[in-house]
Amino acid sequence: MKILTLNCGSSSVKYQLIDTSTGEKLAKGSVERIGMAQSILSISTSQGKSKKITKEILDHTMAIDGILHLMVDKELKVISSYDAIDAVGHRVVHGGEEFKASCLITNEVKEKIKENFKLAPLHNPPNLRGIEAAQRVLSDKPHVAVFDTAFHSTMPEHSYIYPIPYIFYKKYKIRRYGFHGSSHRYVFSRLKNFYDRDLKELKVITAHIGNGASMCAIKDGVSVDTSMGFTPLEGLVMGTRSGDIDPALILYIMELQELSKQEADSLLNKHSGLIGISGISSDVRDLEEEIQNNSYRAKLALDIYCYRIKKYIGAYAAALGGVDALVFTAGVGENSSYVRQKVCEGLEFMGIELDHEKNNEKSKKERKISTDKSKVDIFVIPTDEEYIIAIDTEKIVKEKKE
Ligand SMILES: Nc1ncnc2c1ncn2[C@@H]1O[C@H](COP(=O)(O)OP(=O)(O)O)[C@@H](O)[C@H]1O
Ligand SMILES: CC(=O)OP(=O)(O)O
Ligand SMILES: [Mg+2]
Repeated sequence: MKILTLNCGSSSVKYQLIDTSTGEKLAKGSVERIGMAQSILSISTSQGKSKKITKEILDHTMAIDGILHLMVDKELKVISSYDAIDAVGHRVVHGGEEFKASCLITNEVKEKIKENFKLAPLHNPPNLRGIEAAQRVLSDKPHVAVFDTAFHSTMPEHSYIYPIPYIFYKKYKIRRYGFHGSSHRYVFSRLKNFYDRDLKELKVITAHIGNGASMCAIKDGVSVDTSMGFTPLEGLVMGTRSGDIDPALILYIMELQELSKQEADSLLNKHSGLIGISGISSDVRDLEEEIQNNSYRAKLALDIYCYRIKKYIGAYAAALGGVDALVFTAGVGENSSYVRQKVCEGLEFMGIELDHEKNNEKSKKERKISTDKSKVDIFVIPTDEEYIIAIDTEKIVKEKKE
């Protein structure tokens, strides 16, 4: 099947066209700066062709129209007509408690995604806007929702209930949900390439460290804990998000600086984390460069960033009762040997031993980077959330046909 995957953000759409029979990515790209001057539409194809167009793209419908136009472009030759697309798979960040797995998008499903706007105000509204825009253009195709939260629906109560009055859970569904589920699920599934054993026998910690970052503890093949919570703000230090802090700080700072709710939200989500500490950048690449130039604040930012990841490894080792495998993924996890080394440093007592030569190897492949005698196997596994979206979409479309 040829599946179009869409990851719609507030001002961007990331997309791929995947042939699920071969796993080949026939085309991929993005639309950025939707609704702003000089929107950028880009595509690269499996045939090695690419195009970048700058033009006005006012909304998600225009963006998806633009993507489809490029796919039937005579020079790029991705597909000859829209008929070649069998279904569309959408990333939806918050599925709340209702969605424990991917599902076909009906009007009822859209209503539920809307109900979850209040749980994920930054993510769900653009996700739904993307679904409606795609349904307008590809009205005769099945559309499937794949939720970031679904993989974590297996967490036990003691992982997901907050220690605040229980009524807030019962009445308002305030609890920990966890995100990046498609990524944690994907990298865990790839361990099949490294073990002869059933993966359900393994205790695994996965670290998805990109712009947004989260960790997951996996036992018996399912998520038992994860570092993001009610929203994608909890847990690790991120590019622009604070992660875990004393909640009393928010009230204190709001009063101190007379901040509105919106300003406080923006402070924690957009101006904290690496950019907040360093004052330089949210991008790990920039900070690594500045460390070479002896920047104290860049070093401090990455020290705090890595220390938090290390603490979660310790916490999850305790939660799992041991660790067999530690997996690094996403932009930073896949590319920064500096971060991986800083995170693993000092964890030899737990049987975590990095092979420095392997860690420093520049490679885009999935690989083991621990020493042969390390008790815990350490891996770098490039993530592929789109692949999960595509296979779930195919499965649901096939089931519907039967
Ligand atoms: N070669 C690299 N070295 C260090 N960090 C990198 C490298 N390449 C990418 N990154 C980091 O990865 C981050 C983006 O990760 P990614 O998973 O693509 O994020 P998202 O999907 O959340 O936008 C960048 O902000 C950057 O810090
Ligand atoms: C849920 C989340 O944080 O997603 P992203 O990493 O794409 O921002
Ligand atoms: Mg991401």
